[in-house]
Amino acid sequence: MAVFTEVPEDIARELLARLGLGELRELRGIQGGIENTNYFATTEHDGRPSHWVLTLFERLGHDQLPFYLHLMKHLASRGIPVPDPQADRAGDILHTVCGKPAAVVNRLPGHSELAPTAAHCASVGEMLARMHLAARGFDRSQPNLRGLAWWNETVPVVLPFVEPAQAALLRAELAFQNHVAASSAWAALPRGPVHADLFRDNVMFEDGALTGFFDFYFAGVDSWLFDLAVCLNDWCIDLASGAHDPVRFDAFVRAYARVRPLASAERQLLPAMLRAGALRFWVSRLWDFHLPREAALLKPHDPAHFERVLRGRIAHPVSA
Ligand SMILES: Nc1ncnc2c1ncn2[C@@H]1O[C@H](COP(=O)(O)OP(=O)(O)OP(=O)(O)O)[C@@H](O)[C@H]1O
Ligand SMILES: N[C@@H](CCO)C(=O)O
Repeated sequence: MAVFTEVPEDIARELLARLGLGELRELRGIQGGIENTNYFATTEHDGRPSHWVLTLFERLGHDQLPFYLHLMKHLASRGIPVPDPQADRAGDILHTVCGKPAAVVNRLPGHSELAPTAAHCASVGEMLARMHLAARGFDRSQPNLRGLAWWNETVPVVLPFVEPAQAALLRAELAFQNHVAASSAWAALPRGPVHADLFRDNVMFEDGALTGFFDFYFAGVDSWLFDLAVCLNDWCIDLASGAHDPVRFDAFVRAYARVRPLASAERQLLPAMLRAGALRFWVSRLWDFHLPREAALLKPHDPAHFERVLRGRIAHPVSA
């Protein structure tokens, strides 16, 4: 369940009115999600209903949130279908509700496509490239807080909890990724703000058409190739085995590259970056599983899934 903080209706009504979004007609807690409190809100404005999502941030604070919310606003203003944080009269998009940082964004229509076809993958690939290009002029910067520095910090913390063969793989892969990060090809990778967590459950479709990306709360500045690799590791594999799916993979990469052709350093490093993407989520899932923070809020995902994906990408490297 994902209402960790109950929001009284009169508090939500006052906020939505203050943002100029109309009169609250319905407020309903959202069951999905494990990080934040989310409500769907419907308001009526000039006789017409509009649909919003009210989020109370349970983990993130005022330090990191402006980067995520302003990035969403920047992308939305450039025609990328992402939730657009709503401002008050003073222009603020980060609010406070029940003592927690909060935002109100437009509700994207549709639903997640948890069994994507090649056509869905092509739509996500195309929009991912458009999003990377649209984020170029964004004037705030925050590193990917789940990037290489975090893996170096966190791998030693999770090692005591895993089997010897897993510990050997974690150490070897971390050494490999540090080696890659010292290469001239890595330094040549184009960078910018990236989503960094664009899994199947963070994209909406309606009648087969992509209606938006959401959940930007792991976004940060990193290589565009890392973002692509994170997507390919989720959208273009068989979830049960972790095996690469060449048809969905080709559809995703071709659609991405039609909008933004891959540089030669990116083609060269894609196999290594697919391993990096798998390592990132194996480590974070191990960390959530063995060292739960605020345990009541977290239902950790299965770490073994990304161990399988990593072993698969090492045994069978995939190129674009
Ligand atoms: N802007 C939006 N438009 C439509 N639905 C949304 C929007 N934001 C969130 N949702 C719905 O709320 C659910 C929970 O949101 P989200 O995935 O962001 O949860 P979370 O707890 O913040 O993060 P996590 O995915 O890490 O568990 C989503 O699965 C989606 O159904
Ligand atoms: N996408 C992440 C969860 C955090 O959003 C995972 O599958 O581990």
